[in-house]
Amino acid sequence: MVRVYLHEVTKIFGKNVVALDKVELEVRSGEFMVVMGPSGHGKTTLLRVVAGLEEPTDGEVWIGDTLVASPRKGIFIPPKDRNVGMVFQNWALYPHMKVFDNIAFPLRIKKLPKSEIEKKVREIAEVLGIAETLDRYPRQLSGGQQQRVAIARALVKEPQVLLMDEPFSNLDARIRVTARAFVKDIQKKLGITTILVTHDPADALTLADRIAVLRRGVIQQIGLPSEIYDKPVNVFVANFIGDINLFDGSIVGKGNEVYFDGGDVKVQLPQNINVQGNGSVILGIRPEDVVLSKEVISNNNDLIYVGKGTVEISEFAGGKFNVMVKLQSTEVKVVSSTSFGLGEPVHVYFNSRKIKIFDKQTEKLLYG
Ligand SMILES: Nc1ncnc2c1ncn2[C@@H]1O[C@H](COP(=O)(O)OP(=O)(O)OP(=O)(O)O)[C@@H](O)[C@H]1O
Repeated sequence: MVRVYLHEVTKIFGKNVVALDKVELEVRSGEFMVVMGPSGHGKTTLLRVVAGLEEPTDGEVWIGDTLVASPRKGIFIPPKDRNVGMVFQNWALYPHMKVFDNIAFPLRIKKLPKSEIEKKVREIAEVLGIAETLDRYPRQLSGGQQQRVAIARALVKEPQVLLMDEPFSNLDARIRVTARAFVKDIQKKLGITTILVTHDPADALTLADRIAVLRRGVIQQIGLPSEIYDKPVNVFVANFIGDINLFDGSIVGKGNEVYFDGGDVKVQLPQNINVQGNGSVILGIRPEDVVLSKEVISNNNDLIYVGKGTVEISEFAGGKFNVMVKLQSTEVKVVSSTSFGLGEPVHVYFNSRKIKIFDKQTEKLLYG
């Protein structure tokens, strides 16, 4: 297997649409890298640059030890010579071809002997559990099966790198869970270096060895799923990877008495935080890190008291409850393991180990 390395890759469309801005990304050999970001922020462009479907404006793209694109050095290796398999967002199956012929297509282009094509197609169809569909047309398959055909077609030529563009977006929520598990399993079984792009945090958190977060063509953070979730470098990443309560306020006090003061939400902080400018910050706390209690909790050092609120909404969400608590004029989202009645008064606590403080101006993580 090979590593994929993008070195300061920039892609500008037309005069000034900067789709990728000095992207520095190393995908290790055999790694499952998930690149996530909102729609239109450069994810597809990044994949197309690796596949060779798009030429970068600047920078270098390496696949293994081969420099496959470098405008400065006048190097551009076309897609067919890159040994890369790609699964497109809409799967792009040929509707008039049976499954067998869809999968065989890349091998026919390579002009492999008929017997070899037959063998390879049957082998990969077996691995992906679609051997019994080879005689059917794509329209005669379920969404999940169609996706497997698209993956089989990408894998049949034994590429060194697998690229997947939002491969689950055409599947309904229930099938998506199975499809994710399947993709992860295949990737690990084959040990193929993989880049998958998605706007769905659930894809990223469940599939990735590491996640890269892209915003307006700029990589914000690269890290383990747990790092991205627990130690997001800025408000954008924190917000994008999962639900989070964000409160505007400032840091007040000093020594052992440092507080975040956000008006309705005032909490003592475990340590002094170095804030620039006028001390304006944003406090972030994920809903599962807020604790509600009917009684005062006095025996837990990790919990910081925030105040007394009232339950506004409490929804059962299968094994947990999504609760909204009103703290004077502020609302706090909570994921709770117990249910609360509407209008019920509750004491609100934050888990001090999970509090994040961001600089208001730069939105960068200061503490957390
Ligand atoms: N061929 C093109 N010509 C001009 N602009 C383009 C072209 N392809 C992409 N862009 C622009 O580049 C930016 C990044 O697009 P890209 O498709 O990479 O985003 P994305 O994150 O994959 O979005 P989505 O999730 O909607 O597919 C967008 O502003 C888009 O309009």
